[in-house]
Amino acid sequence: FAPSAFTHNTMKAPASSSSLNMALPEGVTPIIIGVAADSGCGKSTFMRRLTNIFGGDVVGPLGGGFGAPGGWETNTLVSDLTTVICLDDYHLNDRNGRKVTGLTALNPLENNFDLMYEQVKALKEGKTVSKPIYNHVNGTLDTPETIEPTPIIIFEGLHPMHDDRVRDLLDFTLYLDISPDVKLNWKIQRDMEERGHSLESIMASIEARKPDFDAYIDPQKKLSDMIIEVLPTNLDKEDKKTLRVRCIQKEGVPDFAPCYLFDSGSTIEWTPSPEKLSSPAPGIKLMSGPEEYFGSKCQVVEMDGNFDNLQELVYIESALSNTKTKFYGELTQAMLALADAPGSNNGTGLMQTLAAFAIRDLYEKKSAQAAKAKKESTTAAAAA
Ligand SMILES: Nc1ncnc2c1ncn2[C@@H]1O[C@H](COP(=O)(O)OP(=O)(O)OP(=O)(O)O)[C@@H](O)[C@H]1O
Ligand SMILES: O=C(CO)[C@H](O)[C@H](O)COP(=O)(O)O
Repeated sequence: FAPSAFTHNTMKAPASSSSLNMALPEGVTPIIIGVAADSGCGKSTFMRRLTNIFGGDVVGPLGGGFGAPGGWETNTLVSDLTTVICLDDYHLNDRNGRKVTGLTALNPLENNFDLMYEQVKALKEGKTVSKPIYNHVNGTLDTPETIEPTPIIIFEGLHPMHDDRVRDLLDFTLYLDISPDVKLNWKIQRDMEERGHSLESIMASIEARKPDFDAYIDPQKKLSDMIIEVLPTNLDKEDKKTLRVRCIQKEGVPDFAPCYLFDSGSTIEWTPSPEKLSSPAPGIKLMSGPEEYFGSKCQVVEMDGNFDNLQELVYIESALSNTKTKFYGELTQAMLALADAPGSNNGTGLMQTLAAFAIRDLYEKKSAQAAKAKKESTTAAAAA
């Protein structure tokens, strides 16, 4: 799991660039997924996990990224079935421009929703677009890159559900709801170790952004079809590292059936047998059941704690229903293939993998519906 393959780069995109991903197959309408979260909440990690599950061997930055022949700075991650587009690329101003306006990038006024809507709509119609690039290394808006539609297109970032026009184009929406304590741990881990920032600057950045986060980013979770909550563990109040992860799945979303433990409709708390699933202190506990989330009926699956041996996850998988896997053990196999990715020993990796299978299932259902409709219209035309 080579993070270096996905780090931000400094070269500029040529005006028209060849893309790594396959063109859209004839007659296939892309499904459009929205993933919302604040900075430092694990979106890129989630997208790498997701595209690796879909993407076969071809997973990487568009055009090969920095260092590849003709590679350039890009936030776009592609595989042979998916394109992941970072919504930071629709920032209206660059970093210096925001110093003039005094607004944070979380403020909708600093984002070009007209262009976002125009390009999401064009891609959903199977058209190619020339998308701007926001360069996180030097804070500039770089030469646009050519984006070709693929069967699955994921828009991840701060505001996928903010603009009604864009939201209406999304076939499925997710929100990564990371608790403040966990978000701070992750930002410290990344921004100090990987980006050399000071603790004071990280704390100041989170504080400065909080009013806009509360006003514009966080409210999107109420609009989402699936919310992955990442919280400190309930198993030991002194433990600040172990995570409790909840996958909140809305009922009634077209072509999406929530997954659950054991049987539908039950509320279950389960401490797996330590003989079958070894876990370090403070242990591990799962939960499943119906809940209400801001007035919507939902099904929740929760894992609190870590597991030691990823191979043993098949024991948990055997108790899950509606995972949308194609064979018993596929979920565990998908996580084993990314064993070095962050979250591979706790509920974050598990819930993100469940989300990936839900998206694949949605794509397959919508593709089958489109093929059936095309066949019926062809038959009707022939009969006329
Ligand atoms: N499930 C996880 N468990 C532990 N650490 C994680 C997890 N997911 C992400 N991280 C860590 O949190 C930090 C931020 O993750 P990532 O870069 O994926 O977030 P992001 O939302 O894409 O950030 P940004 O929007 O700022 O680019 C990284 O150091 C990453 O390794
Ligand atoms: O929220 C963010 C990423 O999701 C960034 O802060 C935003 O895109 C502005 O980038 P930078 O801080 O590098 O100028």
